[in-house]
Amino acid sequence: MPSLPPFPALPPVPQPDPDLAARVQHRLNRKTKPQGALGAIEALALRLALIQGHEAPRLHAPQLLVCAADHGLSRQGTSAYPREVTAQMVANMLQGGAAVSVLARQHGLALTVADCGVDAPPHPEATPMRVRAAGGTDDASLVPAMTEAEAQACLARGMAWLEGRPGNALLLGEMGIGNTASASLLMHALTGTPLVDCVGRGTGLDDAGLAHKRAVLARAVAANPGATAPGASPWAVAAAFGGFEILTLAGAALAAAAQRRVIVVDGFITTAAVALAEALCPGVRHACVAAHASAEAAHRAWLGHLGLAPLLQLDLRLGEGSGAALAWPLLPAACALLNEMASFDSAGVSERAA
Ligand SMILES: Cc1cc2ncn([C@H]3O[C@H](COP(=O)(O)O)[C@@H](O)[C@H]3O)c2cc1C
Ligand SMILES: O=C(O)c1cccnc1
Repeated sequence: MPSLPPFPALPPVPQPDPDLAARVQHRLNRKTKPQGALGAIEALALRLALIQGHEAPRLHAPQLLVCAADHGLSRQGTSAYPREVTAQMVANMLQGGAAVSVLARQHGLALTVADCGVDAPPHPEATPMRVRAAGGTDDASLVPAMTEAEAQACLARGMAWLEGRPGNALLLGEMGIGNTASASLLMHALTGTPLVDCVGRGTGLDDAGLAHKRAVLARAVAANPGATAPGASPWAVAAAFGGFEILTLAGAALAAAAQRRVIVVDGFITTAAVALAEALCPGVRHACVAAHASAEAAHRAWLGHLGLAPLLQLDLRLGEGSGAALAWPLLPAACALLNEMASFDSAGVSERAA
């Protein structure tokens, strides 16, 4: 294996400013509407202001990063679909025919499809971000998915990718057959939730398929005892249960949080990426907006662990960043409402009867 560059220092992540929160909440309360009547959109506007550290948040040039990679675990039949779909969907995304391609076009999101370890010859139009020349991760039911040096290299590539990118919003997406299995293992290791409760049907396993997936993942936990030991380092967890695409997204999320960019989390797998980034750099979660609660069984609980409330509930279970793209228009809407709505004073509207 070629030697990998040293890992850059983890950047400091800003924490929300309580004085700013109080000022923005007061402004929201003075808008011409019954108090709280814009519901979750008010909480979203407040969150965006806190992320940007500014009373009047504005969004521009949103970037949608779809990271793709293959998983050794998928050789154990943890997915309803075959492994080669990863590479085929990368091609489909680049041709403009995937759900995420359609939604990115519709909402003006700059789409990058990155090859972080797809088990096929590189697609000429995919952004090359592999840490291994060929193949996906190793089979985590037998050995760690990758080395800690590889895990660090993925993070570093994700961080470097964001450097110098325009805009102040990052939407996360992924493609990788078998990656719900990897995300379930990460959830178990990072939250301590019993493994069975972390595992769902992914692309649509039937009951027998789900039971098999649980058995394979129990073997993965047994094969990587260091990753679930008390006080295990996030790097050990990342290397054991991996996902080159998940770790690259974690790096991009970490850099985004440090740069006060908004992170739009998609489904279960991108939640794994931000959870790992949070484990490495506490505070990343404050830069996140959860687009939706996926139909993948454990997703809502994991968002709860991170203190994130999903904006939408549409029974999506696609990934790719499709849910992030669908939720995106709510973010500029929340900014516009905070910035442009009149107040009771400025519009001369009578207030609530005492
Ligand atoms: C055609 C197709 C397109 C997809 N786009 C996203 N995924 C989603 O399904 C995969 C995760 O589910 P599992 O762990 O069960 O394999 C990931 O690739 C995810 O992005 C797709 C899956 C398929 C089959
Ligand atoms: O929630 C997700 O992101 C998800 C769920 C099932 C399959 N692929 C992705």
